[in-house]
Amino acid sequence: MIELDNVAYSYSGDALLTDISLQLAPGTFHFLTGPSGAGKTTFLKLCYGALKPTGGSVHIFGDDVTEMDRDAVAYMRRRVGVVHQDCQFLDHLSVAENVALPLSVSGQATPDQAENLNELMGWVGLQGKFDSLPPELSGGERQRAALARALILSPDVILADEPTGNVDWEMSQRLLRLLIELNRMGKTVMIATHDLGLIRAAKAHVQARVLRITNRTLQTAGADL
Ligand SMILES: Nc1ncnc2c1ncn2[C@@H]1O[C@H](COP(=O)(O)OP(=O)(O)OP(=O)(O)O)[C@@H](O)[C@H]1O
Repeated sequence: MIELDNVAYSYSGDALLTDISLQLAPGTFHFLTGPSGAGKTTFLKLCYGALKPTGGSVHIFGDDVTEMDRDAVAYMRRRVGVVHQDCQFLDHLSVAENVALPLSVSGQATPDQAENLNELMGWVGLQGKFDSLPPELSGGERQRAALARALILSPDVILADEPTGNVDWEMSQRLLRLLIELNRMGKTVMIATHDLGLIRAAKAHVQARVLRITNRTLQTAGADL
């Protein structure tokens, strides 16, 4: 689905990531960890084509990201749902409008989507927050709304950047359960997180590969994690 071959990335000449090769196969579950500033967000951006590699190649659903035209990028983005670290809501729109935004942006808004939106809002436990504004949500509610927005176009892959940042343990477990459920539905999931407790908790329920960015490259973390 997503394939990185010998990828390097630098923002301004200094290498941040080097020698990264990885295949994200359908239905797999990955964690991505590493110290703050190691390049986890950068890595995720490379996986959904928001950044182009400065070395090596990235293929998403078989297409080389450096050769995709605008239509190919738009199609690819519909199949990859991203939960951003800072949620990135439009504060003047309601929670439901924010969650539904990718539908209108992608030109896929249809009357029967309202039913899907209802179902999705219920699934993440936000059925009572349809008309709330984002600043009125708690941290956990924001994270669940961000997850719902990433899912509204039924992507095949979900890339989640610190989806449990700023929430308590119980809420992080609830979010984790949602992501595990999505994986059981066949979706490929990658979660970037600092939270080693979350990774340990997940391993009891899902076969997850744990990757760590160390010394600018990607390594498989030991079983002791
Ligand atoms: N647009 C940018 N321009 C220049 N440098 C950047 C840019 N974005 C990120 N960086 C730098 O790249 C490095 C890696 O950032 P990144 O956000 O990928 O790390 P991270 O592992 O996700 O960090 P954290 O865990 O703190 O979120 C940091 O030193 C950051 O300052």
